[in-house]
Amino acid sequence: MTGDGGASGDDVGSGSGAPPVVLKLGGSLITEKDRPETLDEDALAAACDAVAGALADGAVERLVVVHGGGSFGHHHASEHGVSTTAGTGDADAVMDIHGAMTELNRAVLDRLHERDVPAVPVHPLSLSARPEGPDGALDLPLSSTATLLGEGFVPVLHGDGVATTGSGITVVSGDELVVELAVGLGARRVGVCSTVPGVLDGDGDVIPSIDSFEAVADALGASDATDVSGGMAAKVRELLALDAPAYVFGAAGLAPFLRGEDAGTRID
Ligand SMILES: Nc1ncnc2c1ncn2[C@@H]1O[C@H](COP(=O)(O)OP(=O)(O)OP(=O)(O)O)[C@@H](O)[C@H]1O
Ligand SMILES: C=C(C)CCOP(=O)(O)O
Repeated sequence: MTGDGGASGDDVGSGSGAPPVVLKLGGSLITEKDRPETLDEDALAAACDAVAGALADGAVERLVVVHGGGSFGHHHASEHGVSTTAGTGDADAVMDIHGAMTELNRAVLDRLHERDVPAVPVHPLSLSARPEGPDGALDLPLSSTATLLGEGFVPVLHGDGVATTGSGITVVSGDELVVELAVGLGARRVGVCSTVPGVLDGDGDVIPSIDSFEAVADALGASDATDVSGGMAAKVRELLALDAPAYVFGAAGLAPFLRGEDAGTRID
């Protein structure tokens, strides 16, 4: 399923060329989520192989990558009592959370560079804000990401801290960033690659497609591991807000998704 139309919203475009694909590499995929600051090297390498292959053979022309926090961001955020709604005014706490995320970002960039992917970092802490407080909308200026795309780079964003009026710094999840990017850049397709093969029903089977939160709410939970941003329930809620088709899939679904095929659970 390709070319299913872009998302609506304050579309800043992505320079000249095809609408981008937005891909999130879940923190639970690329790290060992139960062991603080530990990469899952094999899973990260396999994901980077799939990304490099899709760019090299032209299956994907323009790509924005977002990665989650896994055992880097969530561990530190949880220790400091910081979440998407609870903030901190302590600069040391911010540096613990942001520092761990930039370390993970560097590891992702390194693995992509080893495969000749022209990946460059975009750090949300330096760009974005929640001007109306923790319950308000996220402001994520996209001109740097759009321009990087237009210049042939693969921008790599990540869950991070975000300046939040009245609360200091709260957490912005990679899932929120995916939605902002997809809407603002007019994404063609959105993929969220995690450890599960899709969104699972009460029997543990993959739900092929979801078009309403209520229909699946009973099956949706938080994450199995330390997670300050809401796990699968928050993910589905965010992705339902998109016009572009979104897919939740596991490692085995990544290459098919990048080839333009259906993978895991389709959310639209
Ligand atoms: N119905 C469900 N189907 C699939 N996974 C579910 C469901 N309910 C809860 N989960 C949990 O959601 C997790 C995936 O969400 P999680 O936020 O941990 O993934 P991630 O995005 O890869 O990680 P991160 O938030 O670190 O980026 C699964 O590992 C599982 O524990
Ligand atoms: C915990 C931090 C800093 C990032 C959370 O991003 P997510 O793993 O995509 O939810």
